[in-house]
Amino acid sequence: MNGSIIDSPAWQKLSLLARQPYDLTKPGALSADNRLASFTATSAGLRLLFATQRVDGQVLAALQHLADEQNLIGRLREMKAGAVINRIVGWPSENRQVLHTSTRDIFTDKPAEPESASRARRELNKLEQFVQDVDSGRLHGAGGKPFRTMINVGIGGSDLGPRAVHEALQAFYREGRQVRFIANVDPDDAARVLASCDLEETLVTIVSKSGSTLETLTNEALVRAAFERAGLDSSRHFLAVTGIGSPMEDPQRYLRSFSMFDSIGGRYSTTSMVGGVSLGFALGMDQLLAFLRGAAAMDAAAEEPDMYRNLPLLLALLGIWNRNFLGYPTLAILPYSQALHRFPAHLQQCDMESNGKAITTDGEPVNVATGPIVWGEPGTNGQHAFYQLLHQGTDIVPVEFIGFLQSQHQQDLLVAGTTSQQKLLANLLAQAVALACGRANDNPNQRFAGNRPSSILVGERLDPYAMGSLLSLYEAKIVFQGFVWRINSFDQEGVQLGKILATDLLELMQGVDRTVPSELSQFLRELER
Ligand SMILES: O=P(O)(O)OC[C@H]1O[C@](O)(CO)[C@@H](O)[C@@H]1O
Repeated sequence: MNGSIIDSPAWQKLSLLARQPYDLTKPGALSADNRLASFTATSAGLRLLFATQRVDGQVLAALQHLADEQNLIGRLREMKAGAVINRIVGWPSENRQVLHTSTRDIFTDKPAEPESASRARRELNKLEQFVQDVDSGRLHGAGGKPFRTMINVGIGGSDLGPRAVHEALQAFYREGRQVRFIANVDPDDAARVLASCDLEETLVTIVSKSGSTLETLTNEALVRAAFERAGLDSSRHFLAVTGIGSPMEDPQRYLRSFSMFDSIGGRYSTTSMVGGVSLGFALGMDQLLAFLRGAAAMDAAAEEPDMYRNLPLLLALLGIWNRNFLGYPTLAILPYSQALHRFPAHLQQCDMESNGKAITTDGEPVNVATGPIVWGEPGTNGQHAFYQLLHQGTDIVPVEFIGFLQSQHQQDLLVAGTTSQQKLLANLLAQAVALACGRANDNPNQRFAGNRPSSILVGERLDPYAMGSLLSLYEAKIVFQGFVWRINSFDQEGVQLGKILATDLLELMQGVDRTVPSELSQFLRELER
């Protein structure tokens, strides 16, 4: 793209409008002009209520103008069709396609990128066969027991997304199945999980796109050792999910292997075999397909040019308004759903590893703020922890609330006249209104300034379809924001330096003659003193 984003007419207009953002604290601000009813949009079973954002009709029109002017939909379509957009022009970079959407572009005869979609179908067919073999008992543990537990060993994108989705969908697990996760190289993580599993009935899925991640390989060795100690042949219990040509492509060591591809980034890989293997095992293929259908439905919505029909675009644009025009550096994602308790952690990686960038795709320094710091915890727990700062702290933190009308388990009770689910939703709404409108008081300590923006995402019930839709919503939101900021949202060079230094230090610890920065060796001596 030519020129700087800040010179674009829509950006200029938004800068002017930001001088006087909508005042949510004035009397009747939320109900004026039918605001609560008209500032909503729906896509793929999810609804966004955004009357509590500091926007008015003019700002929304300018945001839509920004999307059109920057051709965000056209660029998303190019991405889905296989354009090589993971690159920095003129510099060595990954130079890859970005095709995570093709992992669910499997319900149509005309996928956006047919080759990638047919690879996804092939892997799903392999998985279906595997799940059948486990269910029928054709595959069983080395000691003869049926498999009931799966341990997922991976880290970052090979852990966070799948773990968040598993936590979210445990209510839909098949009877007798459980999935556990080991990620940290802290040996206590593995010890705790291993102690809770009967290894004779346990499958272990090693997930690593590169097949060379230190934490994952270390944990693989640790878990294999536990199997050997128990007298079990680990190759009859271990599965691999890895990239083509990775060091883990070794059928001798694994019962079955599944592939992931260069064009799918780790943090966008939950709907590939990275999440698919454990989800298929725990939920069964029908529910896994429902999850993929939800993601596919939101992928389709993400191609709608009108932001009122395109939740990812709308959420992305509201985020741009808060980040770039109102100047807020962080974003809290607060699900009012205990099942989503790991979802903010997944979004932390997905968003911050994607958009924590300071150069454009042309290799030039950016001249606007890029990805916000993303964090969050479920409500209502968070209300009793950090909401004080949200309401009365010196920093303003935009919030994305997530809630559902029905509970997953439908086990609820009237206590003091209301159900728990009603209490949950009442709290969510109350927080959004309190943050927006604030409250005047003569006592300064009991004064709430208000004008603290939020959006509310609502679904009917958190089921596999809704989870797929939610996951895809955030993936596309992050991609749209990266397009606006003109950065490459698909590489992660920033995590390399720390890895290299840690590897150097480990060699030094083994007595290898290694030249490391002097600060590092001094630090090590200090630690060991
Ligand atoms: O799947 P792998 O190759 O083991 O990588 C795990 C994670 O490590 C990272 O490269 C960052 O360290 C992530 O991008 C990735 O999700």
